Amino acid sequence: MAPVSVKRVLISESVDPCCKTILLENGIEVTEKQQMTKEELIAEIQNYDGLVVRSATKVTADVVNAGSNLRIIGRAGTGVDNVDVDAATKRGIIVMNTPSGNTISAAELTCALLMSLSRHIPQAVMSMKDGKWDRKKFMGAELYGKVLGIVGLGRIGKEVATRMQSFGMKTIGYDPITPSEVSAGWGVEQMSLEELWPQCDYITVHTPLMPATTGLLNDASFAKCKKGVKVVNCARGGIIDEAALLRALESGQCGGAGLDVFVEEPPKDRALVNHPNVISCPHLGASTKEAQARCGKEIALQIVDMATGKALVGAVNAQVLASSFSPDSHQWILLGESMGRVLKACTASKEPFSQVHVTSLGESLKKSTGFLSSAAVVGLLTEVPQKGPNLVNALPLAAETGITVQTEHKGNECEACVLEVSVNGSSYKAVGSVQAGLPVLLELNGSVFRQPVPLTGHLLFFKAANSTELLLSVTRVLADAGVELQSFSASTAGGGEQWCCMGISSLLGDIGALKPLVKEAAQLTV
Ligand SMILES: NC(=O)c1ccc[n+]([C@@H]2O[C@H](COP(=O)([O-])OP(=O)(O)OC[C@H]3O[C@@H](n4cnc5c(N)ncnc54)[C@H](O)[C@@H]3O)[C@@H](O)[C@H]2O)c1
Ligand SMILES: O=C(O)[C@H](O)COP(=O)(O)O
Repeated sequence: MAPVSVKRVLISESVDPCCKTILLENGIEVTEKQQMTKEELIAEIQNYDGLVVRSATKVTADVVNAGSNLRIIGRAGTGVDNVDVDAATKRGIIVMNTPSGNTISAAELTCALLMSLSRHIPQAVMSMKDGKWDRKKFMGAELYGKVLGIVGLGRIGKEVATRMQSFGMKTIGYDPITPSEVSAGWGVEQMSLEELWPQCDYITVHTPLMPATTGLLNDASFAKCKKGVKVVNCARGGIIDEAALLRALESGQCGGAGLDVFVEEPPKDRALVNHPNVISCPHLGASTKEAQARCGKEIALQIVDMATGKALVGAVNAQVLASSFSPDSHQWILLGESMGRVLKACTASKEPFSQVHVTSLGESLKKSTGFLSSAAVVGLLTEVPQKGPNLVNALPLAAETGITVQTEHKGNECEACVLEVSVNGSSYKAVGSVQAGLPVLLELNGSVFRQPVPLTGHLLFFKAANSTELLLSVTRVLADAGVELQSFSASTAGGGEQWCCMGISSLLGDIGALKPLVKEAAQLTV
C-alpha cells in the first residue's frame, strides 16, 4: 500500500508523552488538546490527518465527517467503542488500537477488585479513616477453594485466570471463540453459561461490549446464580445490566460488585456507586505507568509504520490491507486500480456495474486477493487517480451502491489478476500482471495483447478492424491534435477486430475525431 500521508496529529487525551516524542521524531507535527467539547473537536479536527484518543473522546460520525483530512484514528488502548468505526470506514479512515498494551494492568485491577470484594478492603479503609476500629463488620471469606467464572477468555480473561489460580481458586469460563482445549491449557474449564452461572462464587466479565454481550448478566442470569455471588466488571459498562445488578444487590442475590466501568462515564446516577456492597473505580484498568507507556509507544510506532508504508499493524477496520504493506504489493495495487479504470473506460455500457469478480492467480498472490479486489473496485469507482474511494472504503462503498464483489484465488504458475465485471447482462474482462516491477495489461475482453501494455501515464484504447491503414490514420489524428505517440501494443485479431493501446503524451481534447476510424475508443490516465 502506498504510505498514508500523516503530517499533523491531534492528541485529544492524556496519552503518555512518548507518543508525542516518537511522532515528532518522525517528522509528524503534534498538537495536544484535552477535554474539548464535541463542538470544539468538530471545529479542530479538520486541521489534522491523524487523531489519537483513549476512551473518553467520543469520535462520533459527526466528528469523523468533520475530519475532511483525517486518514487515521489511533486508539492508545483496547476498546474502540468510543469510535464510530463504520463511519470512519466509509470515509476511508483507518482505525487502529493497541490491544495488548494494557492487558496486564486491566487483569491486575480485576484481581485487586476480586480480593477487595472478598475482604472488604475499601470499606475497611474508609472506616479506619473515619476513626473507627471495626473488626466484626468486615468479616471476609477466603478466595481459596472458591469458583471463579470468567466470561470472555481473551487476553485479559486468560491473565485473570492464571493469577487467581495462584490463590487456589477453581477457574471455569465461557467464550464462543477461544477453543476449550486452548483455555484448558491455562487451567480454565469451559462450559455453557447455563452450566456456569450456578457454580460460581465470583464472576468476572472480559468481553467487548456488543449486542451479544450487552446485559449478559441480567435479572434472568442473576436468578440462576448462587445467592450472594460477587461480580466484577473491568471490561465495559453495560455487560452487567446496571439496573439488574442494583436489584440483585438489594435482594442479596448479589453479595458484592467491583466496577471499573459504567454505561455512562462518569455515572450521573450514583445508586450503584453509593451501594455499600459496591466498590468502584473511575475506569482505572489501564491507568498504570507501564500500560500507558506501552500504549503510547505502540500507537505512535503503528502510525509511523503506516505513514512510511512499512507495515499496517493494529488496524481494526482494514485488516485485509495488512498484507498490502509487503514491499512488492504497491505495484499490484496500482495494477488492480489501473485495470479497474481501464475496464470502466472500455466498457461500452456506461451503466454502473452490478457484479465484480476478482481472481488472483499464482501462489505468491494467495494473500493479496483481498487488497487486489479493493484496488480493482477503487479503479472501477474512480475517474481520477487519488480522488474518491481508497482501499479502506472501496468494498463498503461498493456494497452500498449495490455492487456485489466476489473474490477467488487459483493456484497457477504465473502470477496475474483477472478482473471481470457485469453490467446489464454483459460481461467484460481484463487480465493483468506485474512484469519487471511494472503493472501491465495482458488481455482485454478476450483479446490478448502481443506485447503487454504498460499501465502508466496517458493511454488511448481503441477497437477496430485489423487493417494496415488503421495505425497511420490514428497517428494522423494524434499529430493533428499535437499529441505524441509514445508506445503501441495491439492484440491478436479475433473475428477480424483487435484492441490496440497507445501510450500518448497527453489526452486527446476530442476523442470523437477517432469515431470514423474505430469501433470503440476510450482514453484515460492511470
Ligand atoms: N477497564 C479498563 O481500563 C480496560 C482495559 C483494557 C481492556 N478493557 C476491556 O476489557 C475487555 C476485554 O479486553 P481483551 O483485551 O481481553 O479483549 P479480547 O478481544 O482479547 O477478549 C475478548 C474475548 O471475549 C470473547 N467474547 C466475545 N463475545 C463473547 C460472548 N458473547 N460471551 C463470552 N465471550 C465472548 C471473545 O471471543 C474474546 O476471546 C474489552 O471490553 C476491553 O475494552 C478494559
Ligand atoms: O479499552 C481500554 O483500553 C480501556 O478501557 C482503557 O481505556 P483508557 O485508555 O481510557 O484508560
